[in-house]
Amino acid sequence: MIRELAYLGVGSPRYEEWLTYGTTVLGCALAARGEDGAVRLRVDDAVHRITVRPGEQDELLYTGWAFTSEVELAAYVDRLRLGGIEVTQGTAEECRDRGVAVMSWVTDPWGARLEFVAGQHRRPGTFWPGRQLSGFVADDFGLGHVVLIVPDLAAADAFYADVLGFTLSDRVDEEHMKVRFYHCNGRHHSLAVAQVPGKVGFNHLMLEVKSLDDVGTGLDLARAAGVPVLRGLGRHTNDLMTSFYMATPSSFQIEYGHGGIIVDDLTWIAATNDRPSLWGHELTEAGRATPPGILHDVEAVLA
Ligand SMILES: Cc1ccc(O)c(O)c1CC[C@@H]1C(=O)CC[C@]2(C)C(=O)CC[C@@H]12
Ligand SMILES: [Fe+2]
Repeated sequence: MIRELAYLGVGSPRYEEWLTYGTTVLGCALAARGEDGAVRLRVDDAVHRITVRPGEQDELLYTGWAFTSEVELAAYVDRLRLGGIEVTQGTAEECRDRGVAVMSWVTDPWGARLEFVAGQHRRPGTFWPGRQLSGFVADDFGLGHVVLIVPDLAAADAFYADVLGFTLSDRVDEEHMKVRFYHCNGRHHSLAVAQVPGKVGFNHLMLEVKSLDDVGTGLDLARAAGVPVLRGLGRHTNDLMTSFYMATPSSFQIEYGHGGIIVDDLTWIAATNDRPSLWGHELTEAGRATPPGILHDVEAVLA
């Protein structure tokens, strides 16, 4: 089974801004640049977990999902193929680029690429944050979480839960906001899908830091750097995380938070929440003026 969100790759014309944004605001460390000039960021001892490549437009290129071993990965790929899913093996060059031993990939019903990997490269004891920061909650919990925008929540659930095996954590079911949250380790969610009829996209990447002061400092630094804050500080109903949302140079958002709960499959029951937050997370003026991430029309994507 999938065990963690290992990495994320996006393309963006403003990729070089991540050199300063990624370090001085987010507190990530820089890794060696990619062969194409890509900016690569670290949040723990993994060689890199965020890659922002040069590109004509802001685009989600891939998410990487790690297994405990290549044996587990091979068994999973066999099962997907038996179920009629097309799975492509990654090339040696792709594996080198991603910093993994092995990789296979699929696309979701709307073309988002998911890479399944084992043997991510690590350099124990070498992570130092890019600014004063107590650190990221990552390692075996993975990079954080990603929230995808899908046109049809039921179809997304059929793919992500029934086919890929993500475990439902809970749902937010409101008239204007329908979201499903999934886990693959103790982190409350590593993936969520939010329904926006007619649209496909990538809303945010969540990074969890080790102290509430890191979140507050991040908020100060974002404001000082002129980074638009899109939703103010708040606390989520489901994972109890205290966080805020900010813009990035690349259209998607970063949720920057602390204090998310850890779920245990032996006792966890998937509930439905009728609101997203206990308090806060108020949309700012900048948030109202900003589209919710990298968005495409579903007709254009499937054409
Ligand atoms: C509700 C919730 C729980 C846990 C999270 O980590 C989390 O990001 C969210 C927020 C989901 C978020 C929202 O509340 C407003 C509408 C949003 C922005 C979307 O359009 C996609 C994600 C949605
Ligand atoms: Fe989130």
